[in-house]
Amino acid sequence: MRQYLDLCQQIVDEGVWVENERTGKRCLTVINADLTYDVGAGEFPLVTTRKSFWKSAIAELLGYIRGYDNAADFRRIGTKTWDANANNNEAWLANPYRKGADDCGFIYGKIGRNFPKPDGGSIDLLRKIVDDLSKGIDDRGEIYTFYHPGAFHMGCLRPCMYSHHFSLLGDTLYLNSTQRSCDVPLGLNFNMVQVYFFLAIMAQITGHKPGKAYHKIVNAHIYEDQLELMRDVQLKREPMPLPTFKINPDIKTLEDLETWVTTDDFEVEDYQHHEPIAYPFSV
Ligand SMILES: Nc1nc(=O)c2c([nH]1)NC[C@@H]1CN(c3ccc(C(=O)N[C@@H](CCC(=O)O)C(=O)O)cc3)CN21
Ligand SMILES: O=c1ccn([C@H]2C[C@H](O)[C@@H](COP(=O)(O)O)O2)c(=O)[nH]1
Repeated sequence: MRQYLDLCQQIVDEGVWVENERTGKRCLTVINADLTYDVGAGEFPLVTTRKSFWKSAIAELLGYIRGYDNAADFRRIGTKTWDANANNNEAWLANPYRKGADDCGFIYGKIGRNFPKPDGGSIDLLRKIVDDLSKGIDDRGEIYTFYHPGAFHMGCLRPCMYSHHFSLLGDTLYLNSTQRSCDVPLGLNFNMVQVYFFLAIMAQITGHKPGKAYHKIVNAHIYEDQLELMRDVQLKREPMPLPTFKINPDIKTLEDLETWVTTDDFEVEDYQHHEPIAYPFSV
């Protein structure tokens, strides 16, 4: 939590204004941030200086695990986060690859679970990682990536947190996640939860202890219409003690995550937080 607030303060103090053509807004920007979450020690990085809708963040990652490409599927498991990008962005609405209402196109898990091979067919990257880790194998390339520049024109948004690299040291599992672009007030609030959750759930279904998760962010920004709320409201609040995160122990396989698991299989206990803040969202 301190790391998050320090990054927010650093952007306010040292950020540089950058014009963003896609959204038509300016962003106060810093380059490079490294956050670490000790998942083994149960340090769940939930923001306390405003109410965080953590179930929505878990639902989004569950959708990336399942390979969803439709905002209606994301809504059914508990998050509306893809509604705007699927249905309110002019460039995507005019894109011939868009298959109709709620279609997001070739994004995130849809890419990672069906990564196209240049010689035909595709690879399910997550299945391979789960199979390897379950057998105690780390081939130094256990990477769930969504980054495919040759397919950017077929999706509503390029992936932001685009790579999750798992590593085994003995029976402890580690994760390095990389994010190219980060909306710190809105996106990071969710992305921290997702990185923690991804390591915790992968450790559980592959039979290992979770270690640390390392979260690298390249371009970290605050949009111009979010700055006042961040500087004058959220950063004026004192953080509260961190809550704890619990996962249903009956979740044992990738198939469980793909079929019956819902956000009710996860619990946050002792979540103390300040009032919600409604940050503007840029499509
Ligand atoms: N500009 C932008 N920022 C993002 O963070 C972002 C995108 N676009 N596009 C793709 C996804 C969608 N994400 C989103 C979308 C909406 C919220 C959001 O509105 N959050 C509110 C309410 C959440 C809720 O009620 O479920 C919040 O207060 O956190 C957060 C992340 C993250 N990503
Ligand atoms: O998980 C996510 C997804 C998206 N974002 C933010 C980062 C940017 O503000 C926008 C994407 O815009 P680009 O022009 O494609 O960089 O969405 C996030 O923070 N976390």
